[in-house]
Parts: sequence; C-alpha cells; structure tokens
Amino acid sequence: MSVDDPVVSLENVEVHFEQESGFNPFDDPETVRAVDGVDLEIPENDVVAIVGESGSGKTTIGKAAVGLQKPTGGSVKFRGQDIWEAKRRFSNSSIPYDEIRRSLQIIHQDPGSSLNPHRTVEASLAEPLKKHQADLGPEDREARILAMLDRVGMSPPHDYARRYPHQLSGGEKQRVALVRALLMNPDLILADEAVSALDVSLRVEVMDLMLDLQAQFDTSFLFISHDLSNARYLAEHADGRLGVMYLGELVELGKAEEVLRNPQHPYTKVLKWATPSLGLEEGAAEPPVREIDIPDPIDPPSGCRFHTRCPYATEYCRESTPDRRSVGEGTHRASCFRLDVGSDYWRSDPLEGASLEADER
Ligand SMILES: Nc1ncnc2c1ncn2[C@@H]1O[C@H](COP(=O)(O)OP(=O)(O)OP(=O)(O)O)[C@@H](O)[C@H]1O
Repeated sequence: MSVDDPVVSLENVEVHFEQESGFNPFDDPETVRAVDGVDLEIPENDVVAIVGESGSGKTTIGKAAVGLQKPTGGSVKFRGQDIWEAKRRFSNSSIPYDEIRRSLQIIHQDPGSSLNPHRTVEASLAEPLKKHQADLGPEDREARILAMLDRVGMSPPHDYARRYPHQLSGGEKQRVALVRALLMNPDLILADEAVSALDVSLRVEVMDLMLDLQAQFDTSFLFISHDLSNARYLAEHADGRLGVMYLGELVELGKAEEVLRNPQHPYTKVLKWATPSLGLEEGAAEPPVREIDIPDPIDPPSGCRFHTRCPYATEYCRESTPDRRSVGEGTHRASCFRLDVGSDYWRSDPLEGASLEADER
C-alpha cells in the first residue's frame, strides 16, 4: 500500500451470474454477463458518475467497486490491497478487511430499506458507530450524530434524532443515509440511484448536499444513475468524470464536460440524444441507432457489443472487439474503432443500414 494508490482500482473486472435457463431445472444454467473487462481507478477526492440503460451493469460494477459483489474475474483493490484477499484474511493483507468495509460506504436508491422501521434515527445511526468506533462513549457518540444531522440540514437535530423512519420524508431518509455513511469517515461513497426515487424538485437539493459534503470531507463518490442529466449535474459540478456503460462494458470515460461536448462512442451520442434536457444542442428527430432494442446480456453481440445498433458499424465491428483508446491529451477514453485512423474498420464493409460517414444523425 502506498499513499499514491487510488482509493479503489478495478482491473479487467468481470462479473458473470449463473441463472437457471427456464422451466426445465435440468438445463444448463445461463450466464448473464453483467460486467466484462472494466478498468476504473478512483483516486482520493474524486467523483465519477456512471450512466447507462437499465441492465447495463451499473449497479453490479458499483457493488464490485465497494467490495459488495465478488468479481468472477479481474481484481478490485482498496489502496493497493486486493479486497477479496483481505476478506479471506490472508496473513499478508496490508489493510484489515474491517477497515476496508468502513472506508467504502453505500447509499441506496430506497433509503428506507436500510433503516430499521422500529428504531429511531439516533439508534440506527449509533449502531455502526458502536461497531467501528468502539472507543467513543455514549455522549460523544450522540454529539457526533447530532452535529452530522445538523450538518445535512436536519434541524433541530434533537427532534430528528428521536423520529422513526415513517416520520421522515423521502429526502430526509436519504439525508439520514448520507449521515450514516459519513459517520464512518469513508474514503468512497457509492450512491446508487440515490436521487432517482426523489421528487424532481428535491433531486438537485440532495445532489447539492452531496457535492457540498464531498468537498468538505474529501470523500470520493461513485454516483450511479440511469439519468444522464443527474449524472452530468453531479460530475460537472464536482469537476469529475463521466463513465458510460453499455451491456456490461465501460465504453467511454472522461471529464464529464469533455465527454458530453465531444462524445466519441456512438452509444454516448445516443444517450445524449435521448436527454434533450441537457440543452447541449438541437438534436436530430430520429435516434442515432439502427436498432432500438437492446440485446440480451445473456448472449451479448460478438465483437463490439454496440454493432447491432450502431449507425457506423462494419463487418469488422462484428468480428473484433475495440480497445479503449485515448481521445486527445487528457483522460478521455472510448472504445471505438473509429478513433484509430489505421484500423481495418475503415476498409471493411458497412453493415446493413450503416454507413462510415459521420453524418451526426
Ligand atoms: N444476482 C444476480 N443474479 C443474476 N443476474 C443478475 C444479478 N444481479 C444482476 N443481474 C443481471 O445483470 C445485469 C446487470 O444488472 P445491473 O443491476 O447491474 O444493471 P443496472 O445497469 O444497474 O440496471 P438497473 O438500472 O435496471 O438497476 C442484468 O441483466 C441483471 O438482470
């Protein structure tokens, strides 16, 4: 472990699930390729927002990043220590697993589900503190809880501390979930669709609170959303990165502002087209795809997984898998043959309905 190690690094991470294939229990199980070949580093004080359609593997990659989902391939490290080796209590583990668990926190889409309906807010918040900061006395514990409730705008904190979950609004429950995560003094918080269930008017408020807390506590955030406008709001305000998932792969990643201004993966262009509220430019009337339907992650397309829908796909895209390539000088990367002027892609025949011409449809 070194101070320069990223908080979390994912290397070639793969998560495949076996599921029963149908009505016949004797059939071989099918493999859902939820995540394939994902590389991602999250340094300290960093914000990454991941977007993608439902089923693209966002939740799975988020859970893998915070050690809640074991990868079936590749590695997930916390400050250089393999999380799953630490969990198996390898004698040479440089960071104890409990320390890793404390450092990687999660806030869910439905904050109510993580609060015990029979316990007051204070009792729910005291529980993890007792476990991870056993040296704190009851008075210090209470003082810390009240100060943090106040910090997230739940004022007067004594009043909120005594309430039960059913006495809180959705936004207040999400604030309690944030407090619970922050009380652990985490290095990374996974916020999985954390604002999706809130009223539109409340979303910006809760995202502003996250941004404020992120800056104050220097906590890194991995924010997951199916909604590009929310992901953009959070990532751009934090000067963070935006990642785009498609059928289990991270197809584009870079500074949010740069990815949206100059998207390179044709799928990122589709997401941008589908989110007119971004107000980035006049969109075309038709979506920039040949096929609307998303293929099944049980049997993803060969080669580039987007080739069945891509308006620029050629035979080569059907056969070969593109590597992630740099776009310009910065950290912006995308997986598309079109970024390589020397690629055989350019000499290959377009698939039916596709064209090599970049006619920004
Ligand atoms: N425990 C599991 N067992 C079997 N399949 C799973 C499991 N968890 C996820 N999957 C499958 O893996 C794929 C990716 O799921 P995941 O929840 O990561 O996607 P997502 O992008 O977060 O979607 P959503 O926004 O709908 O939650 C889906 O096809 C899903 O059905």
